[in-house]
Amino acid sequence: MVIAIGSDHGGFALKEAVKKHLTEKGIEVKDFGCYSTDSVDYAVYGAKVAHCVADGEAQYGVLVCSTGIGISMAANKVKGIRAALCCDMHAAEMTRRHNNANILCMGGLVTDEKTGLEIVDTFLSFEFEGGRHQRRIDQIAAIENGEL
Ligand SMILES: O=C(CO)[C@H](O)[C@H](O)COP(=O)(O)O
Repeated sequence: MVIAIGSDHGGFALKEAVKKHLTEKGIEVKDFGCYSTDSVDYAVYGAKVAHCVADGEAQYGVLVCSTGIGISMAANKVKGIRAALCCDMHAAEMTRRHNNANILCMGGLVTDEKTGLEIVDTFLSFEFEGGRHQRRIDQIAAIENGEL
């Protein structure tokens, strides 16, 4: 499994913790930055990770900004991306089971490291259930294609 990760300055610390955690579990991580707490723009990093996932170069992505909001908005502009902002393990489980989310977003000023790593592990532990949920995913894709 390959996981693409990225953050702005507000998510840098949690993104680094996620990188260490996943690497220690033997998961390959592609880190698209940022690489310090110097101020940067979250849309740039959201786009890098989203394109990597959309192109199939990573199975999932993890993105972090201060709130998780802006970077999820940016990632969701890329076709094929379903980026979900999760603040707890229940949301992380449900967005995999029902939404087939392919990018997990978190807020570095919202979610502490311990909780953030639990959210990541939960997100990676659940599979999409398909069925009626596939119809709804297809409707999201139809919006992207201007059909709905
Ligand atoms: O959470 C974010 C976007 O949703 C950003 O991390 C936040 O807006 C950055 O703000 P600042 O430049 O004041 O650190």
